[in-house]
Amino acid sequence: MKPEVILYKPIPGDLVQRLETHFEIRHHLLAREMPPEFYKDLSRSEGIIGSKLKVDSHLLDQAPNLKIVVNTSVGYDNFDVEELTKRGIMATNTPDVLTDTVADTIFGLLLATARRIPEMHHYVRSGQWNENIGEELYGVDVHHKVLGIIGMGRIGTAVAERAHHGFKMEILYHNRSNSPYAEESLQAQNVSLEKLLQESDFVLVMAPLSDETYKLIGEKEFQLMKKSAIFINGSRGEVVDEKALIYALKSNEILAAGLDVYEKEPIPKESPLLKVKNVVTLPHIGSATSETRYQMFRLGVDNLIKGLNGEIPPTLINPEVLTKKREESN
Ligand SMILES: NC(=O)C1=CN([C@@H]2O[C@H](COP(=O)(O)OP(=O)(O)OC[C@H]3O[C@@H](n4cnc5c(N)ncnc54)[C@H](OP(=O)(O)O)[C@@H]3O)[C@@H](O)[C@H]2O)C=CC1
Ligand SMILES: O=C(O)C(=O)CO
Repeated sequence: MKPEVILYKPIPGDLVQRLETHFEIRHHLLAREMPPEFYKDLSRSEGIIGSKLKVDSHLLDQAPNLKIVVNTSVGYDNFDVEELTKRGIMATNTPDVLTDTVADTIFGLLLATARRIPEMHHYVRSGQWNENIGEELYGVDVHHKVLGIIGMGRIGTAVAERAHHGFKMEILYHNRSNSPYAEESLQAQNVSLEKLLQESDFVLVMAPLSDETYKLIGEKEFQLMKKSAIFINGSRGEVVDEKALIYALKSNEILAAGLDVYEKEPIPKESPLLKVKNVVTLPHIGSATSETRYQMFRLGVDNLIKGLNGEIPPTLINPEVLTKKREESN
């Protein structure tokens, strides 16, 4: 009998076939409330693959045979890693394969917000372009400005490379640890959050969602930003207090915002954020190109196969699980 695994995200057919050579696949689709059949399958499954499913003690209590949970995303804020580790369950994500694609998206969003590209597109398409444009339609420059990055990790660094080499921008960053590469190669400076907010023309959030970063950017932080600042969120919606963002935009505390992520996704049609003029919105498409999504799914499948075949999954988040198992078997 092949081990049972749950696949709760549509992935390319050739990768499903690869999984089928190793496992009995139980197909489900992610929903706010997973149906009883999901929990029935979960009680027998050794692995789960997909993204965004909340994996906490409540779910794990119903998964006595689980050995590995596989995210097909780099972010893993949906996992209670401490609880998984305590229970000896491996957790994996998909770093690196999406870094450049996400950095391209973020830089595109930054440019689109500064130069008001979606608004100008609408202006032309709707037949409003009848004479030379006036200064009410001007944007602001990106080149030679100061970019502040909160979370100078893989993606933050790839954005900083584009900003430094392509746009001659000055880079400030805020991390808990230093990035020698960013400092030496991109002349980036690690500064306090306060200094970053006060001195940046563009503020980019790229830090993962955690207890520490939940609503990291709120009322006080928007007040510290320049009135001409453009705020970009590419990480997770919950890192920002959305109400405070709306207030900051409406009261001209900041100039504009470019968002790929939201407190609630998909963002509700009636969200007040969609009524604010100076916001550019994307539907969480940071990594959404055919090539990159394929690589993310492929890496997820590799993690699942290796993890359940007694090998080390290539991108294991909690290697302590294996160390503990080795110690127990000695
Ligand atoms: N919009 C989209 O489609 C996508 C969004 N993402 C989001 O981007 C995030 C980052 O991905 P990636 O760059 O690969 O991850 P990394 O782990 O490489 O980078 C995260 C960075 O954030 C820093 N960080 C963590 N906690 C804090 C904190 N409390 N304060 C300040 N900095 C902090 C870390 O540095 P240090 O530990 O030194 O503090 C690290 O440099 C993902 O977790 C995900 O949420 C990712 C892909 C696509
Ligand atoms: O990988 C992630 O964390 C995403 O948000 C989707 O690419």
